[in-house]
Amino acid sequence: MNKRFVFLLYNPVAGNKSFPNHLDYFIEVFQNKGYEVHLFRTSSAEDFSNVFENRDVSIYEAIFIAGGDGSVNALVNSMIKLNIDIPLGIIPAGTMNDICYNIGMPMDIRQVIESLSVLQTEYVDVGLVNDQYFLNVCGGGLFMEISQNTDRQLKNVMGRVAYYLTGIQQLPNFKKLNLKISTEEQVIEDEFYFFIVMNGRGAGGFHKLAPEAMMNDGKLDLIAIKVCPLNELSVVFAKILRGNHLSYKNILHIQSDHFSIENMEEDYHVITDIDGEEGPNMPLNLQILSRKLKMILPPKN
Ligand SMILES: Nc1ncnc2c1ncn2[C@@H]1O[C@H](COP(=O)(O)OP(=O)(O)OP(=O)(O)O)[C@@H](O)[C@H]1O
Repeated sequence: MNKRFVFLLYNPVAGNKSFPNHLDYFIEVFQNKGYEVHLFRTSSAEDFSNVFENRDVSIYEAIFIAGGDGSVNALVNSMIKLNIDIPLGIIPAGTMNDICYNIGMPMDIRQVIESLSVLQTEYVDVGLVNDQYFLNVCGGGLFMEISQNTDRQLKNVMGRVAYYLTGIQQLPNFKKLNLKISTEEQVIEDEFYFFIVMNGRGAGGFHKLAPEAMMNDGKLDLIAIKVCPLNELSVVFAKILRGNHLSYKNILHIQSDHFSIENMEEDYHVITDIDGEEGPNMPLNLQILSRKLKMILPPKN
């Protein structure tokens, strides 16, 4: 009988660093299903692209990544750039794991491993911003600074609370963004606190940020918070938590397959973020690539 292979990359320092404790279970589950597991332990950002050098990936029936959204993003970028069309399964081993949450993955690692072993696949959309791919979100402004400035040590110890603590510290320094947002249908110029362009439904632990978004609808959802008195922001965030913010006066919500976003204030550098990692410089040209990536999703009952 021919040998069957799967490939697992894992980021040993993602989240609370506990994934290495689950390696043996992963190997057990897949070996019991007749697969030989090839392993790769990442040690730096470069590894996500170097890993495929001199490796015949065509032997793998699936590629798995255990890590946070940053690891998933790095791997998706390298797989698409190298035209690797092999099903990708994600194990939520990071701090936030928004991507796994959006696709309905359980958060218990053993359950995830069992559900991934069914190898149920579906094509999902991927976002492209300038020359970088994203699976979940691209954004700019306050919250993007938080996700990048939150210390890894703090994240590992405190998990998602660390993001919120960092956010509260930064609130008094809120910098307004003067943006020009264009789609084929409209051009809007206004002042915003931040913007996000979503492929998935939730980010930063806010699970209903883009309640209408689906990862296979061929569209991106842009959500931006317009400048308003600071006391009104608490109303905005309460609505975002409940997922009923889309039609609120201080929110701009547009669905489209293309966006361009320009920073109209030359002297100010807008920090952008894709899937929790540093994004490209403004201006941003965003588009959705419909059903670009074959993902392993939790089996439907
Ligand atoms: N062995 C390693 N040691 C240190 N850093 C690593 C290692 N392997 C990968 N990385 C780095 O980890 C980063 C990605 O972390 P990832 O997003 O997966 O986890 P996280 O930050 O804990 O989770 P989240 O994104 O959910 O907050 C990448 O920037 C990558 O360079």
